[in-house]
Amino acid sequence: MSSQACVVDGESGQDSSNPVVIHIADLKKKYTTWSFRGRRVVEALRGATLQVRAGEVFGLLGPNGAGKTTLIKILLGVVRSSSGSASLFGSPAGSIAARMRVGYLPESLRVDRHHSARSALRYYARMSQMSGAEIERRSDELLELVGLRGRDRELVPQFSKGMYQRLGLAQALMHDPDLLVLDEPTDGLDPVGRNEVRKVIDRLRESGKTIFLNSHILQEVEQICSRVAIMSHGKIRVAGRIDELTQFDRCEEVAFEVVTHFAESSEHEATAELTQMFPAIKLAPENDYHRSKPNRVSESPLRFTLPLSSQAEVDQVVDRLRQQGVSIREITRKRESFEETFMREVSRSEEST
Ligand SMILES: Nc1ncnc2c1ncn2[C@@H]1O[C@H](COP(=O)(O)OP(=O)(O)OP(=O)(O)O)[C@@H](O)[C@H]1O
Repeated sequence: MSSQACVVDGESGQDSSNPVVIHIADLKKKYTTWSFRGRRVVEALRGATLQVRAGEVFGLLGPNGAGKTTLIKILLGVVRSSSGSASLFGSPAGSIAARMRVGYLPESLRVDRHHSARSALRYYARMSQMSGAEIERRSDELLELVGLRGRDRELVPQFSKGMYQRLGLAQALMHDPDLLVLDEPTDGLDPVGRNEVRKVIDRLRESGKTIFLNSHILQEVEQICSRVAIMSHGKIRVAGRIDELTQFDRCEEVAFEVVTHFAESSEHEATAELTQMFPAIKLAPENDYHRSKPNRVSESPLRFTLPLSSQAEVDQVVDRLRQQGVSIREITRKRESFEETFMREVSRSEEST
């Protein structure tokens, strides 16, 4: 099974019983810039398609210039698309109905130096026309949620980056949005700060919010997100759960550890026999007599890998080994790391553009 087959529509791995929150179809955006060299058109989005459902923590990943920020700006109604469609909760992205249900944490939130956490929240809340009593009640709730309750009167210049980011999360949540869009929420934080932000995101997920985040940090996304999309050159290349993307069932390489009982065979003979059975075999260096001296003791295991593309092929190999009286000690499917998946998809998209 190819990774493309399971994931390019951006709907794989979803719980389809949950309502669609973000719907993006064939979204395109061209920027036109002018310089002394004349007019230049940049295709930031070239037909991005994606769907995110309620309750997901969705991670958008991609190299610099992939189009992630443009996509987020279109979702927030800050930038207009050139063609295609983008909607939130069924309303066009940028409409008042859509905006009221979204909270946004920008990559570099700026809070004036004279603010404390509490006064900053009051300031942001006034923009959403909440009453004074409502603002105080909501501030208490959110300061508790983000772990700033006891430090709400300190001025923000005394805040660590992690505290600052948690204050940013609180301001994004002030009007109790159903969807939170977070731009690089843990960028520049130390491990403690990251962990604190991650905990808040976990609490938000548990409370049923949908979270859409954009990040460069693969490890972070792996830990936080229920689904991810890899974007490159203005398109969503793959989307799905990480275990789908890392091709668990594709079994590209399967490692075997076996003990052969070929009559009185030396290691040399045993490996020659296996090589004859499976010409594509890759012997472990310690068993490869071209590379190392044979050290066979009849019961010592031999290790090798085979390129196999389905469970049926694995089964066939097992059957053939068993027919030859080979005892199978261990079979391990090689699973791609998420980083390898990311690099593969990005380089594949580079080849095709
Ligand atoms: N306002 C703009 N005018 C012209 N070109 C733009 C504008 N904004 C973005 N671009 C170009 O569009 C492409 C996509 O940019 P975008 O910022 O959306 O990517 P990104 O994935 O967010 O990148 P990064 O991770 O570096 O922030 C890039 O080639 C960028 O130079």
